Amino acid sequence: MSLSVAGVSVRFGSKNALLDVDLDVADSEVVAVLGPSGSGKSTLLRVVAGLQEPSAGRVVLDGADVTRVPPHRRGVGLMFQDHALFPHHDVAGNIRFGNSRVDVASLLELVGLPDAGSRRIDTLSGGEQQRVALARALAPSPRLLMLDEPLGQLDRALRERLVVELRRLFVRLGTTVLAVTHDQREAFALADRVVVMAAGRIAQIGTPREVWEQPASEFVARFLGFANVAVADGQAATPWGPVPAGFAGHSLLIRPAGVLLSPAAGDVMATVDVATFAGDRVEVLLTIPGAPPLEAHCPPATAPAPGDTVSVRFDPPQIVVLPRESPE
Ligand SMILES: Nc1ncnc2c1ncn2[C@@H]1O[C@H](COP(=O)(O)OP(=O)(O)OP(=O)(O)O)[C@@H](O)[C@H]1O
Repeated sequence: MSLSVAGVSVRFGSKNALLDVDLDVADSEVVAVLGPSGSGKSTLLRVVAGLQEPSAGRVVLDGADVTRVPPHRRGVGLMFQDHALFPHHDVAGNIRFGNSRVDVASLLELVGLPDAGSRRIDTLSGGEQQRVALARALAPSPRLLMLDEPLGQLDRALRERLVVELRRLFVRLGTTVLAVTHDQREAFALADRVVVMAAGRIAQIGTPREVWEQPASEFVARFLGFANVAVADGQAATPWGPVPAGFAGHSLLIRPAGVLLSPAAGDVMATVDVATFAGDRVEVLLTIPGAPPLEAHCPPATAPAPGDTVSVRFDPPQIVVLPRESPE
């Protein structure tokens, strides 16, 4: 099922939870909505599901305007963060709830819990409950499935495993998916495209790689966790030292892997504040007098230690020019 959200706004009193949002999702596409708390992710999902009436705009499913169609007639499935399972009922009863004619056994097979039908919900682990909730959301065979923080409460290892399984499942079923998450790794692993929201608007839409490689704004770069964001002045000077002349006057993201450190003296000297081992790299936080902290990623074999003094230079291919923020 294809989805088109056109010019959707939602107002709560004087506040815009969504403002003029346009989003097109193709049939069988998996789209993840990312953004800080309060940016409007859940509101967008609720509008598509029909649980929240928009103040303006339209929701179109497979070419039909459903803006005024009640939720149960939209043919969409919803899975919420808190699972909303009945703890004292068994797994099969939960999946059958509201879907009396479904094939519980094949749904349980699908989510990898083939023998769990007679178990009580409150005897299942968090990850198992998540799978039951997914089986229940899939029970009516929705052509558009909406997930609100589908793996929200699980530990990281389980999430990383489940997200791969989810992606495989959606590809196999050909379900169109709109998923809300605040975890960018989850969004990147799950989705064909990601939508980054900021204060009720869409800040960027693109494939995970596009968004990662070319954030559309300083906001998106910072949201993705990049701290080395600054403007180079007319002489191509940043708070952390010079960059090549071609970057003069631009807002820049300097990727941490492009911050090159050397024990030899250089034009810009920094002190290592923190060095965190992260497996294939060491994440280093540097202090340069008068500048905000600078982040560097170093190969473990050559990484400096806290208290070391190092010289800093930048690898030009790792410098990204950020478009200017559009004025409000
Ligand atoms: N029923 C409501 N009444 C008033 N304000 C609301 C209502 N629902 C949401 N809001 C406000 O609208 C904004 C967007 O909320 P929304 O729940 O969509 O954000 P979110 O991005 O999903 O946040 P989170 O990640 O914290 O769940 C917030 O400022 C929120 O306080």
